[in-house]
Amino acid sequence: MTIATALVPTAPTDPDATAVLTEPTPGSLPASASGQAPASVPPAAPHQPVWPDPAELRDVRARLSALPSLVPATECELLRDRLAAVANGEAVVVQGGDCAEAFDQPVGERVRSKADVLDRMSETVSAAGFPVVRIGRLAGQYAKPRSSPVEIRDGVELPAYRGDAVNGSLFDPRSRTPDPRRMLRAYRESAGTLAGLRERAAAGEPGARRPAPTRPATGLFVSHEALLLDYETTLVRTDSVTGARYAGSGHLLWIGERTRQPDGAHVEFAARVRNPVGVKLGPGAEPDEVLALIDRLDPEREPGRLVLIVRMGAGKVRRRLPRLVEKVRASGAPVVWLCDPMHGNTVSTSGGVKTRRMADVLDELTGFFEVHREMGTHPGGVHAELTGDPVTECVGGGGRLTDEDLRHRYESLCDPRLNGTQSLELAARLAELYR
Ligand SMILES: O=C[C@H](O)[C@H](O)COP(=O)(O)O
Ligand SMILES: C=C(OP(=O)(O)O)C(=O)O
Ligand SMILES: [Mn+2]
Repeated sequence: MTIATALVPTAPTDPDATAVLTEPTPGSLPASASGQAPASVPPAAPHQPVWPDPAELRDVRARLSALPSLVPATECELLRDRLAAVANGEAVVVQGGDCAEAFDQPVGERVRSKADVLDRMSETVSAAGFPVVRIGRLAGQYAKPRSSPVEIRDGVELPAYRGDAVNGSLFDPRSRTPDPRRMLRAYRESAGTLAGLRERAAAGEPGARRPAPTRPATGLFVSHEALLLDYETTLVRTDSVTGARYAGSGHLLWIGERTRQPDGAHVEFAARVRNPVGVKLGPGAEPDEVLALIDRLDPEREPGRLVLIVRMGAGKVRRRLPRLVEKVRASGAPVVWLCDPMHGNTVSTSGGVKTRRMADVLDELTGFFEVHREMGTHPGGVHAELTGDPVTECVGGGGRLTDEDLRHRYESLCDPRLNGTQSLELAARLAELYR
């Protein structure tokens, strides 16, 4: 498929564009007393902020609509090609990065702390004989679904932190009030990260100076959760030659466990763009639901389009995954199966700190492989929350971090990440499983 490099803003009058999100937009729904959009106003997309000022939201959306796509369509197509190889069992994915990226982290640091460890993990895995597709949770991972819309500290209740594109992590009323201008900053920060990645790729890899058919100019592909629909829908662009529509905010977008309703607004959004898309599947996912998602998101059954990211927990994956794999295999859908060994293994310490135990992480990965080996399907790789920095957020592993250590360097704005050592251990286990 030939794709022009020019992506043009999707005209606001494009009926297709407005069909994704008809007015009022989810974020501009009137707030109820609880701060949540009232259930009676359809179509309510779940996990959207209630922006206090609809006029400001409109202004921000108009500004975002006029900005260029952050990623070229050619690279989205390249990623589809690479993922098609994964779907065919000829390559594997290493995807990782922060649970929630921080605006304040300097570009150089965010690039180094993620790209270096993803490179090292990929080298480890490729030694097992598979080409590796590297994908960062990077350059746009700025919106978070939360278990509770509010957070209470010492009797004080404030809106929960929903990612830097929505509000601030600082526990104070001003910071926690959703501010749509943060979406413009999310765009700029993502553009900065992408520029940093391109610079790193050009400087570090002689190959990157030649036409490199297997890599984007950024060296690795970027991805994030397509959660914040006011941001995502305004960055959809139409390819001037093919007329195809692409999400301009990242190469691959995924839909989270909490927003993957087959008839919901997030799936509707993803169904209308050509980027490769992922869907998280928790332990409650039913086979028919997964088939419905495949019908919505990959009706043409194109290898490289759809990635299913399984996050069931070490204790459940061996029991809950086989029936999904069996049904999907029987349907003939050429999906990529990835293992997210983090989100089903979150636990609280006795001191109330969110963590994950390395033993559970490795066990879920192993269980994921056992199921695929049993079914004769290809375990397509891993999706993890991680950083190369020596943080102390997850426990166990070779460094033998304990609950006690969590107070030393716990920097995540949301979920606990593997540190550099733990990430390489995960890669080593992955390589071992592929051998
Ligand atoms: O990253 C995933 C979710 O946003 C996160 O696990 C929610 O965390 P919470 O349960 O603290 O809200
Ligand atoms: C929100 C996330 O995960 P899930 O949707 O699987 O809970 C995430 O990946 O940060
Ligand atoms: Mn997370």
